[in-house]
Amino acid sequence: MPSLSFTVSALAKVNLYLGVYATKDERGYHRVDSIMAAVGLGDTVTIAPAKELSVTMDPAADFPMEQNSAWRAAVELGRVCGREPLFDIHIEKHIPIRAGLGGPSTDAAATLRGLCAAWDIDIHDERVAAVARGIGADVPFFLYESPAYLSGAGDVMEETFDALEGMSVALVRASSKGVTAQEAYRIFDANPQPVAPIEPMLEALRAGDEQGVVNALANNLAPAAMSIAPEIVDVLAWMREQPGVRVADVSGSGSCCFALCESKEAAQSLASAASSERGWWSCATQMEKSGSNLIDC
Ligand SMILES: C[C@@](CO)(OP(=O)(O)O)[C@H](O)COP(=O)(O)OP(=O)(O)OC[C@H]1O[C@@H](n2ccc(N)nc2=O)[C@H](O)[C@@H]1O
Ligand SMILES: Nc1ncnc2c1ncn2[C@@H]1O[C@H](COP(=O)(O)OP(=O)(O)O)[C@@H](O)[C@H]1O
Repeated sequence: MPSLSFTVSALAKVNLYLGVYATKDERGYHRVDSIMAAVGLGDTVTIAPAKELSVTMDPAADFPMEQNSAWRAAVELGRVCGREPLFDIHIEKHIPIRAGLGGPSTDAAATLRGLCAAWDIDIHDERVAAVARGIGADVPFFLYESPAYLSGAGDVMEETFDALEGMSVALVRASSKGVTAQEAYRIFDANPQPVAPIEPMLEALRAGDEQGVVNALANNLAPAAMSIAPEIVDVLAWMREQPGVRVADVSGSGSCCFALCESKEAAQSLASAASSERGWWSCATQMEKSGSNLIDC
């Protein structure tokens, strides 16, 4: 039995740029250019040696643990590395689901990070990247620095950027049901949307130009998310009117929306007004340098 326990922070993401194409790969996954940024809201994943593999969540999951992204990541990494994943994996959930914030993906990435530490495997080993991609399109992002540009199905690392750390962000989510990525892509197929040029966002990030990032924010999956969860339209209109908001959009497939704010105070007042005046889930946070980090071992 391995001897060490690991605690890993599993942060959420927002999509600063999402460009979905109608073309698909052999798995049926859309070609996607995605620029994601990690934010401070996160789950905590604790990995402790055990006689057999188990995954628990707090609050408890309403689905079998074998379907948990963390379980799938542990089993698959064990398989490709010839190891038995004998661990209790416990996830303290804070990231809302069906929100476009990458909750299941970051939990899987944090599990991979913890197991790599336990088994002394380089997190950037090709086998780990392949496992990550097999668990979900967003999982690879959480193994690298943030922000990052990924191509392919949104799972092939192209470039990371040294920018935006500490930038204030407010998250607001109205829907209790939310939107799954699968539903959003299905609606997109029925009515594909044009892709915004990616170069302005890449240039802004390379230059560390915050206003350029604000100007280049884009997401052509947002109309699909809005048709599934129409309350997003109301949330976005409200957010864009709030003081100190530089820009607001849907994160990925939604239903969570995010605002890039002028200050920490602006993000905090937006989040408290969203909850107190509108009864919406909200969170004031900031951009972080990486989506998953070992915090204790
Ligand atoms: C839309 C995005 C934007 O970052 O995520 P969310 O906003 O939902 O978090 C991603 O493309 C989602 O990533 P992720 O949620 O990891 O996707 P997966 O679990 O691999 O796939 C869920 C479903 O989405 C569809 N899918 C996903 C990625 C892609 N490039 N094309 C697709 O068509 C597939 O139908 C798949 O069955
Ligand atoms: N670790 C996990 N945390 C939350 N949900 C998970 C996890 N693993 C698997 N799931 C499943 O993923 C579903 C949410 O998927 P999805 O809508 O794609 O995520 P999101 O939009 O929040 O990134 C949940 O309803 C649940 O069934």
